[in-house]
Amino acid sequence: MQEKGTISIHTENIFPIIKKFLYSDNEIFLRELVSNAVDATQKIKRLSSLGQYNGELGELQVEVAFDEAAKTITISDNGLGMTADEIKKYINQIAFSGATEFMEKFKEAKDANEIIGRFGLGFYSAFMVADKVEINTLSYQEGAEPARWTCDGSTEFEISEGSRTTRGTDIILYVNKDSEEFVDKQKLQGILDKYAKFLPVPIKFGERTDSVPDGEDEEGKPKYMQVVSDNIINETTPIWTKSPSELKDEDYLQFYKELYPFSEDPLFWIHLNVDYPFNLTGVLYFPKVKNDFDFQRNKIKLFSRQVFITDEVKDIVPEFLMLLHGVIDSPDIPLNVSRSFLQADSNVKKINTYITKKVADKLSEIFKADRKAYEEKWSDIGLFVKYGYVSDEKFAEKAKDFVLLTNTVKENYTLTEYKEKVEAVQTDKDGQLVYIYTNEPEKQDSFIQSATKKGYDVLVMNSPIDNHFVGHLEQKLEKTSLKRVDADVADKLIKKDDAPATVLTDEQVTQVKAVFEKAITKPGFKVELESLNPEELPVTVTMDEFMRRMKEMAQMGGGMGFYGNMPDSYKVVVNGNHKLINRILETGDEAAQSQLAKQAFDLALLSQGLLTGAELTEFVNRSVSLI
Ligand SMILES: Nc1ncnc2c1ncn2[C@@H]1O[C@H](COP(=O)(O)OP(=O)(O)OP(=O)(O)O)[C@@H](O)[C@H]1O
Repeated sequence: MQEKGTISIHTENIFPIIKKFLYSDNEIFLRELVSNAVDATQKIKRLSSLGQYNGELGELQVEVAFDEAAKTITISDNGLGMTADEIKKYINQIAFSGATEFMEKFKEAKDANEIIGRFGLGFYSAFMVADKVEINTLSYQEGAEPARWTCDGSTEFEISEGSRTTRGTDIILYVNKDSEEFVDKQKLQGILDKYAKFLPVPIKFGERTDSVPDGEDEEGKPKYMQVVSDNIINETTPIWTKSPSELKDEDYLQFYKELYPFSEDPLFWIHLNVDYPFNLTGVLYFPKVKNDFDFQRNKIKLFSRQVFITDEVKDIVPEFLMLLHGVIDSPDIPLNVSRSFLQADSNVKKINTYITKKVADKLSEIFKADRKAYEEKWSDIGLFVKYGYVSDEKFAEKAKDFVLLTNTVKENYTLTEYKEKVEAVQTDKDGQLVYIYTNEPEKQDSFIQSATKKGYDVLVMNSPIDNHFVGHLEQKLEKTSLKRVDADVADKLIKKDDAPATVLTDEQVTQVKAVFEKAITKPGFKVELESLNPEELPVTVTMDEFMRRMKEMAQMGGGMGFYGNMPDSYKVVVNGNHKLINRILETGDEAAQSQLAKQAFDLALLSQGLLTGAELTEFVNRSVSLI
């Protein structure tokens, strides 16, 4: 049997194109060939179970080997093999029906994945690294003759008699000069670890030597012996292929350790398992995260029938869950198409929705079953939940029942609970609820204390997402606004009718205001006299909530450029009812008045960490002279 022919591609020569355009990703040739080999073993198993093959199945296995001297890499399987006719059918008349279509499309393709899968070119990816490829195969069919196919990367191929005596296929790559790096143990091991670690059939790659205990020597010391065995690089039944009922917590934790050897134990996990309307299995872990937003991304691995595809799961996993870890395996995700196509794919959308729902259900379940455990995890999961709450409507709908608000004394409340807690005290004269929060409890301590003294509760909002979270709460909660604790003096944070009456006459107000305006020369500070509780500080420096938020948005590039360009402006609230004001009025001496005003102002700045440099020195000197 000897035959020559032309591979039916209607273009001159496709291989230079494959090589040129797919260069960056060329390691995937191994993924493609090993997957084909695995498929071949799965097919024979199936034929056997259907009674269409009655021979011995044997131990199904795939082997990857290399020969440094000959510069070859061989992928062998004991799958179903091919007859010469099948080679002609499956290999020569390349699976992609329209080579013309390919020629048009490859121009837009950005990476090898896109071309290879889309056009059924898996086998041909071999030519990314090889000058010549040989197939040596024997079909399972009774009376089949072994066949050999060779092709040197032109459109010419040759079929002759093969040499295999047992069922299966060897694919031999004669590696080209530019790709010799692949004929290397470390390199191949690395690629196999990446793509083939969880394939369903054992993949052998060379041998391994282990030291195993072998009794004791004459002196009673333990003896070891060297045992050589096949080096099987994969785990054929990773946990996501099993049923949750077969698994214990330890199994999930151990698998996590295997995937992320240097990470702390995860908080909890979700086992995904659906087969309708799409097929998806997987395990998602909630890692311990605090503030490292980007650092933890791209930790979810995407598989298709246990073949690793990518760790870029954007679009498949909702944005706010990108911080999760774990694996997703779905044959229904179109893995080899461009991003824009992926976004529009209806399966991808359904998968996205499903994952969101599963995560919300899990959180709700833990919350209901064990509130205490949930609260303990809140500092880690709060970030996800809030992120989801602000970015995903469907999730927010469920999360409204288990998103927690934490106050300065570390109590946690659900949204409903919190409303009930503060409603009586923190409703203003117009019936608007006012939630008070701090983003820097240390720095805003004096404000927090003043607010607490008035019976107000102060929430802590100091995670990176809280800026958005605060905005969203205001949108979602009825008749509720949020104010940062330093947005105003405590008496004015929540406008009530019972403001203390002023003890000063109009004339005195003008007089005191003039003293302060003269004493405070710092730009951007505007003096205002207010009648506050005599217990409150004589002077408080505040920044308006609205103004501050606009500036913060401008800083984050939120399009509030106008506010961003405005200088910082603060309000200097002078408490007209404080006894210091009496002293100022009683002192006729202008210098003494100015000194008192300055001192009170500096104290206000000091309590907010706004007093620095020369101003701080001046304050210290003045204080010394006063004592
Ligand atoms: N090791 C093998 N044993 C038996 N048949 C094989 C083997 N490798 C390839 N084939 C046959 O050649 C065909 C073409 O393989 P190729 O990898 O190009 O495309 P595919 O596997 O159909 O699609 P994909 O692009 O997803 O890999 C396969 O469908 C299969 O019938």
